[in-house]
Amino acid sequence: MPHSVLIIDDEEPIAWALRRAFEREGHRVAVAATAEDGLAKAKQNPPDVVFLDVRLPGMDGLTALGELKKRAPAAAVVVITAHGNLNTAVKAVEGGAFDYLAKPFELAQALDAAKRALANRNVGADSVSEDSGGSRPPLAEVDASPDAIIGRSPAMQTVFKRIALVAPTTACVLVTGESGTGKELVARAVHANSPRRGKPLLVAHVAAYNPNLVESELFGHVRGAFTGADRPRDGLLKLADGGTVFLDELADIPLPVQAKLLRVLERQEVQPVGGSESQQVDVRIVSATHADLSAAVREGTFRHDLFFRLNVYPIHVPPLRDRVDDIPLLADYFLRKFGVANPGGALPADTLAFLKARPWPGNVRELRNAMEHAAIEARGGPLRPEHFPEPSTTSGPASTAERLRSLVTEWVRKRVQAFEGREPADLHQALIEAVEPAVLDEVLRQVDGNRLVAARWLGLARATVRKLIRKYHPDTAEPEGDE
Ligand SMILES: Nc1ncnc2c1ncn2[C@@H]1O[C@H](COP(=O)(O)OP(=O)(O)OP(=O)(O)O)[C@@H](O)[C@H]1O
Repeated sequence: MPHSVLIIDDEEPIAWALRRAFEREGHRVAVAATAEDGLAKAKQNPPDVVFLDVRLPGMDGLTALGELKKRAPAAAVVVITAHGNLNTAVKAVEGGAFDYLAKPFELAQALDAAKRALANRNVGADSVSEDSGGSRPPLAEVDASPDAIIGRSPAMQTVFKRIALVAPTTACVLVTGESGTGKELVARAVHANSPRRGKPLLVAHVAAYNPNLVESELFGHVRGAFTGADRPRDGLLKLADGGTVFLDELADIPLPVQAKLLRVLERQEVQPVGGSESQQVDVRIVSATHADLSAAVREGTFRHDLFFRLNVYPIHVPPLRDRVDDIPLLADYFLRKFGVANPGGALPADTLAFLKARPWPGNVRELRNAMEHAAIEARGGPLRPEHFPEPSTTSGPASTAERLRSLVTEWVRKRVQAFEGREPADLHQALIEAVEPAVLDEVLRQVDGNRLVAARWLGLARATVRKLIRKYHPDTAEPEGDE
């Protein structure tokens, strides 16, 4: 069915491409290069869908959004922007925009947005925004806050849009992404842009807690619940009543605690350790993980029912390598944050090229630390590539051993949890069987399958190597004469 589409954008090539795409789909299209002209056209001919650019000569797009909603209340508005930040996305959602597209976008994305908009007309901002708009207190200028999320790349625009859409609701959010990508900042932004912003946001760094005390940290305890509990104490979930709890490193939550957490989500009540009575709480949970939680669910170390409860609305924060265009902006931001006078204003072009080309395994956190390091080395002069530390590495011999040890510790903890209070059995044998194939296979690979040499490298008898190969690779043919 043909619909009427209004495009308000002063960038001719974009308006032209959109017009052509929608006309091909059989829709009626009107184009305006200013908000004022767009509003007049909307009044004359109320559109079904409007594509509205934010940056326009004269009245800006976000102001026009409010006017449009008055003049053509049934129209679904898709806001488009090239340099939006979180504030733009939040304002677009608050103003009742149906969707938010970051330039440059593919035409297919625009067509898809229009299709969804038409299907959802009169539904409101989006299916996730339960109670957006209305009489909410004004927002702080997000970029000026210490928790500003810097970035203009399309990848970050998607993050902003998702924060803006979910913030006004009470939905649980799961933030995923590598370490140092800014997951905690995203969690803070969800809270700061939600109606709960006047209430506490409490952070539970689960990995840092003593495993025996995680439960009491989250749920509190009654007097005498355990040795040393000489006074009753509220847990984080109670202390954050009315607000938000940020659960960092979700994958580290022990299984028995996961069961209790599920109850909080299902019944909105907490039961302190050692207590028999439950207390009502109203908390929103935003959690984060850099681990593959679906794999943890498959392995049985994370409850699938809890995973689905917490993952109502996922936000993935991309690694810095997928948004290198944000590096100059971030570098500049950190220098200003550290109060470093940057002689000559912008960073030298060769330094910027160097920063964009080198790896950042520790993501934004590593960039932040590197900027601080370089500013000290440059001693007030321009920052040059030689002032920056080497990229962080986890492949040195010492750190590999350290990583292995900590992985083994994690492995043992999870195995023990999987026994859910029963006495674990055969842990040593299970560990050997988990690692032995890796040792065997890599040595065999390096010696081109020569079992005699492999036995020497491994410090094992040849017959033992043969036995191990049979055990882990029962389908491998025995080489001739190897009996
Ligand atoms: N887009 C960004 N803009 C400004 N600062 C950022 C951004 N992303 C990350 N940072 C900064 O980088 C550091 C790491 O961010 P954060 O702690 O949010 O990462 P994380 O993903 O939660 O890390 P981890 O998984 O290790 O806990 C913080 O100092 C944060 O302020």
